[in-house]
Amino acid sequence: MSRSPSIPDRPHRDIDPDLPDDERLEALRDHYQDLVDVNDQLSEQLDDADERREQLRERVDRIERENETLKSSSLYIATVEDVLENEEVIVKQHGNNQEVLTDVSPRIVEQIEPGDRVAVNDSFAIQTVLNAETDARAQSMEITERPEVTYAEIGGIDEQVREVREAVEQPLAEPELFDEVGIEPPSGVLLYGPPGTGKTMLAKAVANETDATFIKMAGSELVRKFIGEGSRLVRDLFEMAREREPAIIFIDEIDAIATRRSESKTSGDAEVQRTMMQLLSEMDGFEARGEIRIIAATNRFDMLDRAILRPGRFDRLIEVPKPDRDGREQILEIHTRGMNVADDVDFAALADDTEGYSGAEIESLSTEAGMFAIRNDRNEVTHQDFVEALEKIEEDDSSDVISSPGYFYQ
Ligand SMILES: Nc1ncnc2c1ncn2[C@@H]1O[C@H](COP(=O)(O)OP(=O)(O)OP(=O)(O)O)[C@@H](O)[C@H]1O
Repeated sequence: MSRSPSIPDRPHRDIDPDLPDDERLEALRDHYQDLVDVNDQLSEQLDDADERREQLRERVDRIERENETLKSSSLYIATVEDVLENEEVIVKQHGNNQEVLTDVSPRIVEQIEPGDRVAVNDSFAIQTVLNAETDARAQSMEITERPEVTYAEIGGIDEQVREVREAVEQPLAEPELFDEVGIEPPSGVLLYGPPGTGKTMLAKAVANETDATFIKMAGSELVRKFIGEGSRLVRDLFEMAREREPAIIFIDEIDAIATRRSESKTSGDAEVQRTMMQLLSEMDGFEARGEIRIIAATNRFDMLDRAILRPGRFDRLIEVPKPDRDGREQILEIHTRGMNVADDVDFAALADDTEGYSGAEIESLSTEAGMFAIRNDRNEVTHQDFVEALEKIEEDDSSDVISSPGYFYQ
């Protein structure tokens, strides 16, 4: 089959009208034969063209099917670190921060620059450059394949660790226990308490222990400006979890979408309400003994809409308080494990002096003490460094009460 057949010229024959009849008849016969030949050639070309059209149609169908498969398989989000020559690109995957060198098609290479966010497939080939909207959605979630935090790094809240393990870890690790006894595990777990007490750490440690993907979204991210965006993000969140189960969904600042309804109903309130309804309907829709567990956290328990605490929703409440004296000592020890601490450091005394401190504040205290050692040209942190760090923090706090992290909860 010729791909670009040339169209035969139209036969032309000048027939002299003065020719004798028999010669003119002969010439006309020849002309007729030329026309028949051209007609045959054209029919043949038409058949070839039909055949080619059929082949092209099949190819289009195949490409369309491939395209659909590509679109339906899940893609990962990555950031372009560097664009090299030979159409090679270094990307860093979100969540696990893995850096990879990958090829990219010439069609896409012209569109990308370092810093752009892209969607990559299982073999890290860049599929698309994300536009601003998809980008915002992807960025609002933090996804970690298996967080590194372990229970051993959490101090002073042993009882809460035990309760979380029972309510979240056990249904994931030993679902048959619940089957045998014939009870449903809690649907959702709500951790409440002051900021910086280890709520996020707890959720991450469960994901680590159960080898689950940790998917975090802040409630404030769900309160979007545009109608429908919040509920769409909630749908995305659960979809992401279904794609990666076992998974722990962690919604921080749940109060942002689940505050008690105010008297005045503005359109903004209605939108927040819709987002919360979407969350509740997603929770109703999943299997309590399944592979997805949901944990939420809040510093503003008093403000919560009680509707979210009904059975089948966030029906296990765990208070995570500030650590007591022994807890503070434990946390101090945890956060100084990797530090070069002098023998004179008296953790028990420091625990006495840090009444009211959260775990996060104790962590800052340790870092601050380390800074004092560096300032004094030492590589060992002494008790005096901790004392000076404490004084500095107290001074900073008294001049900045409103922004102190514990403000709302006190
Ligand atoms: N109980 C704890 N044991 C050890 N470290 C802690 C503890 N609580 C907090 N920290 C330290 O403080 C940091 C912040 O804690 P985390 O994010 O878990 O607090 P949170 O309760 O989720 O706070 P927020 O309500 O502000 O989100 C942790 O990364 C950890 O270093």
